[in-house]
Amino acid sequence: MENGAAPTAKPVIVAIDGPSGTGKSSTSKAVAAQLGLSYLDTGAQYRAITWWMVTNGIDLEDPTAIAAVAGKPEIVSGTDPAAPTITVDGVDVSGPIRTQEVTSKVSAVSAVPEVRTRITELQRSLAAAAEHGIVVEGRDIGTTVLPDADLKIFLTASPEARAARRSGELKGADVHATREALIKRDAADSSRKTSPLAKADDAVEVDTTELTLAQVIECVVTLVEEKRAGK
Ligand SMILES: Nc1ncnc2c1ncn2[C@@H]1O[C@H](COP(=O)(O)OP(=O)(O)O)[C@@H](O)[C@H]1O
Ligand SMILES: Nc1ccn([C@@H]2O[C@H](COP(=O)(O)OP(=O)(O)O)[C@@H](O)[C@H]2O)c(=O)n1
Repeated sequence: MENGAAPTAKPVIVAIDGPSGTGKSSTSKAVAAQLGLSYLDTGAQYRAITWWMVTNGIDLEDPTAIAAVAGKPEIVSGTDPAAPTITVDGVDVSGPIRTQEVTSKVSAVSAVPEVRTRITELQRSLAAAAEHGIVVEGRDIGTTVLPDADLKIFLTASPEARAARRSGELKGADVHATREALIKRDAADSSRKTSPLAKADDAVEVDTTELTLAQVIECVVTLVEEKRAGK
């Protein structure tokens, strides 16, 4: 190699999908940080468009009303895994998109095809722009958004483990109610017509129920390194 320059690795695209509370965000952020890749939380984008619809009084029972305004809000995601950001029309919405209200309404908004087309375009352009590659997490990344990803992971965990993790985050939340809400959202996300939550045929499934977060991160980092080494 000339001048001792480091070899330039081809950008690597990693898709991580799975239901809520399986560890997608924590794992993806850590893997991206460890490997010097960008990071995209696609759930945050669907939450952001939902927040905008709620704030603007759109009737979320009416898919036609949602479709009519799907192109209006400008959603911008910052892809640094150390400090991911999300804005809508220039407003930082990283806090407001995590409210109970947005969480309970996001599945209805994300089921609308016009919303998905819009957000999928954003996701593909962010992935294409990532200089060293990107870890993208969501529900349909391996199946629809980036079907040619270099590595696809599908994370799972028992509903009990997922509810315990989520209610640990939401201080004081009842585990039973959290479990019911998770199951309801997964069912809506898995049964919608357009681009449902699904494991791609070529995804590696990792059941995280009995694994620590550190073990899941190590497992995914190893899989990415093996891919890069052409194994
Ligand atoms: N393997 C694991 N064991 C224990 N807790 C975990 C594990 N993976 C993630 N968590 C925790 O569970 C919560 C939900 O994880 P998160 O990454 O947000 O899941 P998702 O993005 O799939 O909804 C977080 O508080 C996270 O720290
Ligand atoms: N690629 C994606 C990502 C999220 N979503 C939607 O966005 C919602 C919120 O995603 P999220 O990843 O923030 O959810 P949590 O698992 O973090 O609670 C999901 O319940 C889906 O309705 C989607 O439809 N497609």
